[in-house]
Amino acid sequence: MIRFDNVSKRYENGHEALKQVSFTLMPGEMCFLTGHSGAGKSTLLKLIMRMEKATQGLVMVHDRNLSQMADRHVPHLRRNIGVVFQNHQLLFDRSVFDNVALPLVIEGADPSDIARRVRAALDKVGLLNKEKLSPIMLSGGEQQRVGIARAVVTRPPIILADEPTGNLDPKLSAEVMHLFRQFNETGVTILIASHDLDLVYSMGNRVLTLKDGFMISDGNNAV
Ligand SMILES: Nc1ncnc2c1ncn2[C@@H]1O[C@H](COP(=O)(O)OP(=O)(O)OP(=O)(O)O)[C@@H](O)[C@H]1O
Repeated sequence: MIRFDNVSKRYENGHEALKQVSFTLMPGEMCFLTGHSGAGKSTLLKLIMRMEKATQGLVMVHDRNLSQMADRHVPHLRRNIGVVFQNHQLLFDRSVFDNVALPLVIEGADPSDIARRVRAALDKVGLLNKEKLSPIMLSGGEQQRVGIARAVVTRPPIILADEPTGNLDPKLSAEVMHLFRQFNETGVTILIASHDLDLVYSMGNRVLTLKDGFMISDGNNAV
């Protein structure tokens, strides 16, 4: 479960990026986060990963209060959260396989386990036949799917995505969203920040809307 209770975030320059935000995401829920550029979407995701700390209020992830979490527990929190970015942040001097394997290598997983789990993740995103290629040889949509495979390879119970379809055309964007839906159907909690309102509302999930740091709506209807 992810719970924000009256959360505000003020950056060191004084800018208040989130203002008294409250919501609860139940385990297994899929939800979108939308709002204008600068509304606070990335800040909200960063608070869930403890990349930033709330200035006020309570951020709870899996019953842990992130404001009180000691720094040494943060890596464990992050292992439970798969993250997908717009620009994939893939390593172009490594193969697709190696890119997806990276979180498992960092975790110190057994090599035979790594191979099995990387192939399972690549299979889920339909890229099993491209494991030896460099990501640079793949299309934008395929690169994004490598990024998703890397996010799910550790089987995290939570996936956060920040504008995961930002560089993709509408057809590829819909494909990526349906991939997230498939992961959600296996019980993964998913929160996707996107400013693509047509795509967001076409999915029929809950939508949280931020405006100037305030949460101005929480529901299934366009505002
Ligand atoms: N480290 C920081 N220090 C100061 N201000 C910041 C910092 N990070 C973000 N901001 C400001 O906080 C506000 C919210 O930023 P945030 O990145 O959360 O918005 P966003 O909704 O994700 O925007 P976009 O859709 O453009 O990515 C913006 O005004 C931004 O300039």
